[in-house]
Amino acid sequence: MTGAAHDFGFDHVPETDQSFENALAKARAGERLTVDDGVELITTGTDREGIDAERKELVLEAADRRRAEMVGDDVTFVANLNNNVTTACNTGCLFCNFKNTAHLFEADSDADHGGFTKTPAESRDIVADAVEMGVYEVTSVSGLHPALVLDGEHREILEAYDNPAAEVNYKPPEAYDTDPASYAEQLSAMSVDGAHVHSMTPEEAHHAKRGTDWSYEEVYRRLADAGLASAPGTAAEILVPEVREVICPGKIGTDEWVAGMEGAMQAGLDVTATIMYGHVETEKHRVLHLDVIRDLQDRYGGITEFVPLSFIHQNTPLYDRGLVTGGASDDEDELMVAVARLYLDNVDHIQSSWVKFGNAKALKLLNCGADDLMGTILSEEITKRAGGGFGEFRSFDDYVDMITAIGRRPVERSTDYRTRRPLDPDDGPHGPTLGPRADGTPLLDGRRDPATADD
Ligand SMILES: C[S@@+](CC[C@H](N)C(=O)[O-])C[C@H]1O[C@@H](n2cnc3c(N)ncnc32)[C@H](O)[C@@H]1O
Ligand SMILES: Nc1c(NC[C@H](O)[C@H](O)[C@H](O)CO)[nH]c(=O)[nH]c1=O
Ligand SMILES: N[C@@H](Cc1ccc(O)cc1)C(=O)O
Ligand code: SF4
Repeated sequence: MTGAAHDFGFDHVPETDQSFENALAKARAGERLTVDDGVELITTGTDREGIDAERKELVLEAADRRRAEMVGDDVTFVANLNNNVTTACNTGCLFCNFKNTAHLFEADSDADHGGFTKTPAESRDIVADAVEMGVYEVTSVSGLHPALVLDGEHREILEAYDNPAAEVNYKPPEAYDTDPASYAEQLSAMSVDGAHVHSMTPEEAHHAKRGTDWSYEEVYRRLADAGLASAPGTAAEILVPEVREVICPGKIGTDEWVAGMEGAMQAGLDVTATIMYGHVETEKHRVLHLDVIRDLQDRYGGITEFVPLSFIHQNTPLYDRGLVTGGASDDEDELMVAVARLYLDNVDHIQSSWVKFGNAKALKLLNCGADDLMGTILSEEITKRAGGGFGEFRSFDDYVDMITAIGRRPVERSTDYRTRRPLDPDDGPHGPTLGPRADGTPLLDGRRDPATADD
């Protein structure tokens, strides 16, 4: 178990008929693992209490070797920014401190909530500045603002309900201080100057189809037409119902999350997949989650990377209410990454998220099965608001220094990993070259100073 402070009476507990040795032998031989195999590896054996240090090293070693066989020694990263549109959200997930209750954003509220809503024009300016600096991708994940709709047709459908606020979580933009407009308008604004827009989690897609009978495929097709290029597989958390009931009872269920991802892939989009672990779940839940992802990838093949997101606990309701005492330990983070690499034999890339782990651990995880070191992001709100303290930006020179320090080759990648550019450590200073306006100038080097720019 992790920092869980209670016995939640879960059905899924880490007990198996498999042995650690058998599971390790299968992992080393590259055989497909069962859930029981995964549980043995991630617990370093259910025959012993706690983590066994020697066995852990064997699991990490097997994962590191598998990583080298599958994708080689390069470490990739992307020149990106985060541009989240709004923090207004009534879903109430207990692990999240990104959101603010939506009524605080209403025009007649004078509450000081510290959150934000951006208009499409503001989003466009933020992304345009970053593209001008050489950024390739914008990652955008947002709260489920009641005024946000897919497009004009969606707004008409929602407005035709007798009581849209109660029936379909819709309130008109006039009710709010700032109008977020529609997803289509936001995506179109963010695709400015050829930026790759990575946005619309299955939870957001669900919000973008509420009150209609549209399929996820149809929704993602409309979003793609508006400028969406790929979708983040967050909102996954732990894809096991008994855990979702505790940490995010207001969120879509496991089957709906899978349906959302399928719809995105049917619409021709690449997606990522994530796990948010280290709270109330057991090791068995983590492996069951990996099984859902592997099965989805077997059927559709569009998952470009898997991102283990270690729970940041400090400012969250789960911690405040005493449901957890902390997040995952270092051992648990290492084993999560390693078992993800070994279990997901059909997903090429495992991301080590420096914003969740910090530099030292993020680098260590590149020797435990991970091969990607996220992106430059420029700003960050989810982890920061939850109490994480690892900063909001890494420059290309930071990346080159860190990756060469562990004896690996730094490679700038596109979001889909299909385009890559190795960086020569001896030929600095380094900057992005893949973005539509990138020419190798270091990021934030003042090619265009956002503070003084007037257009
Ligand atoms: C904040 S939501 C925004 C997008 C959208 N509202 C949704 O839920 O899909 C994006 C993801 O951030 C992650 N997240 C939120 N709070 C976190 C925390 N305290 N620690 C780690 N990850 C967190 C969760 O995995 C969540 O699905
Ligand atoms: N933006 C954050 C990421 N991932 C960033 C990448 O943009 C993305 O995964 C990729 O480019 C798609 O292939 N990961 C985090 O943990 N936190 C972020 O804020
Ligand atoms: N922004 C998310 C993480 C994320 C976004 C996009 C991805 O494809 C993967 C992960 C967070 O910080 O929690
Ligand atoms: S995780 Fe997403 S849906 Fe849940 S409260 Fe936070 S912003 Fe809202």
